[in-house]
Amino acid sequence: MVMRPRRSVLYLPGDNERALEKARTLPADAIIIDLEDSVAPANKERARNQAIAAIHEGGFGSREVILRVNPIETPWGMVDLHAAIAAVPDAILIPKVSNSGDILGTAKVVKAAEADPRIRLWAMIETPMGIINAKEIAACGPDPDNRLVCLVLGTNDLLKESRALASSNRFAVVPWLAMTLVAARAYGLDVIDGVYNDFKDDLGFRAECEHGRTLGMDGKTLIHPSQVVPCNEVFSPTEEEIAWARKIIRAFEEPENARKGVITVEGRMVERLHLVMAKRVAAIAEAISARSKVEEPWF
Ligand SMILES: CC(C)(COP(=O)(O)OP(=O)(O)OC[C@H]1O[C@@H](n2cnc3c(N)ncnc32)[C@H](O)[C@@H]1OP(=O)(O)O)[C@@H](O)C(=O)NCCC(=O)NCCSC(=O)C[C@H](O)C(=O)O
Ligand SMILES: [Mg+2]
Repeated sequence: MVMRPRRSVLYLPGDNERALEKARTLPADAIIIDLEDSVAPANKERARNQAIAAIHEGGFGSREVILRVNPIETPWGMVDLHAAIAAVPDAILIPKVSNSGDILGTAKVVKAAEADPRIRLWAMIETPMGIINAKEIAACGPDPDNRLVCLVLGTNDLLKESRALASSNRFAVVPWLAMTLVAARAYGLDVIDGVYNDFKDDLGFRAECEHGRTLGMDGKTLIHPSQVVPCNEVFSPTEEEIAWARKIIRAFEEPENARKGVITVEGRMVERLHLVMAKRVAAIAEAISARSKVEEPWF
């Protein structure tokens, strides 16, 4: 099983040259170069040109590089999309996806442009309609023509649109996170939690990472370099989890357990569904460790 860790996914504004440079040195699993809400209208064109130049230049190592375009219906959306297709990032992130038509429409443009087959689509779930339609959006995933592999929560926009209040226990946000998460999992997609705006509040940030991990998120979107390392820590399997996973794998490899559906490991009932979970933990731990040992010593 080959895993792609998506623990830390760092946004940076496409018109911020220094941030683009710095992103090449940060231990984030992925970066999202933003052309949408963090870029003022007057800077949209400059941001696009700068982002495209940075993708062509490369130097991002094993980090996934994602370009967030403006919504298609804006004056910049279609130009962004064609520029993204030509630049071949790992993925194009579509903001404010409200229904499956938003994915199918984008996939149609991507197909008509005969885009590089490596380009994937990611979708932002950040409107009330996006939450209501999370299932039909995620259902676009299994068709390879749609290229959809990941959903990203936009909790700032959701709070804005719903008029709910942000709170440390994320009382208002949890149902949206859970609905998006089950929709993503039902169709085999990854799902990434929203951002934590108060980037100087280390404790609050860590607590929110732990909250997201408990809900089942694959990782968290970030806005500042200081958030990358703690986020990687929280979303990595712990030594204890890895050791337990390996015990389960070894136990099922014993000849006497080959035909058993359920066994006991250290006094606990373990079924084959736990073996599937254990293999996933082991695979993600291996992917993280391979990254830190071989490819990029800063991970
Ligand atoms: C939030 C910031 C505006 C803060 O910027 P600043 O005050 O410049 O931060 P620092 O001085 O502490 O920065 C220290 C150094 O780190 C670099 N830096 C800062 N941010 C980033 C970054 N995101 N990526 C890479 N590098 C970064 C600075 O250049 C400094 O470098 P150095 O010169 O070496 O000291 C800023 O952090 C920022 O712009 N963050 C990203 C904002 C963004 O992209 N927002 C869009 C996504 S959020 C969203 O919309 C989610 C969703 O859609 C929703 O609805 O919820
Ligand atoms: Mg948003």
